[in-house]
Amino acid sequence: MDAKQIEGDLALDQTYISEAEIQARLRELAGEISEDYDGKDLLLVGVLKGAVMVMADLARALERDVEMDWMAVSSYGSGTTSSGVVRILKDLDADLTDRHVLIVEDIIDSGLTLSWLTSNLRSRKPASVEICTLLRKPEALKMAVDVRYVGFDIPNAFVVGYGLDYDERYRNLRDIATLAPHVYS
Ligand SMILES: O=P(O)(O)OC[C@H]1O[C@H](OP(=O)(O)OP(=O)(O)O)[C@H](O)[C@@H]1O
Ligand code: HPA
Ligand SMILES: [Mg+2]
Repeated sequence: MDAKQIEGDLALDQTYISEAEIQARLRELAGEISEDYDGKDLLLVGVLKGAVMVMADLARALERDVEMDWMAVSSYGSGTTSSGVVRILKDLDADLTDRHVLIVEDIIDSGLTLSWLTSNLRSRKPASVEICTLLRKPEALKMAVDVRYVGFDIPNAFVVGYGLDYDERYRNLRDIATLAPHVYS
């Protein structure tokens, strides 16, 4: 689904980051990651469900073999603000001992999910834990999160598309769009 197919959907404001911009940036990040992890094994940990698209495209942009595993945590439910309570809905299959772990995320908003998740994964004795996120909202941060790879810093507006949902909708939009404020204010 692309932005044209949802033109007229009053819940969406405008395309904010196009499919082409997303793909170009992911290729750049993949280049950096390939270089930084040269000679090391690499385990990508995707955070369900939002990171599915980023994981699929980033992993395929890497010119090397990687392992992929998934974790499901939830802090948002159906609203547009974080509840602050993080729950594990599905844990990893992989044992992280001595592994180089790269968490792949769609967005860091308040930072609560990722700050909780990195300390959880670090307690499993990995060789390293770093974060790659497509989007980050610097103005919304409530918890400092040390992020190695950031696609785009964006202002503090609710965005959907490319995996990001509002009440489970719009994840299959190929671009990233802003949600019209009347929908949630
Ligand atoms: O920095 P934070 O304020 O913690 O927000 C970021 C998190 O919120 C979203 O997940 P959500 O809980 O909505 O689950 P989903 O990926 O299934 O949509 C997003 O995918 C991040 O994981
Ligand atoms: O802006 C957002 N959009 C969708 N999901 C999110 N989860 C945290 N922030 C966002
Ligand atoms: Mg969500």
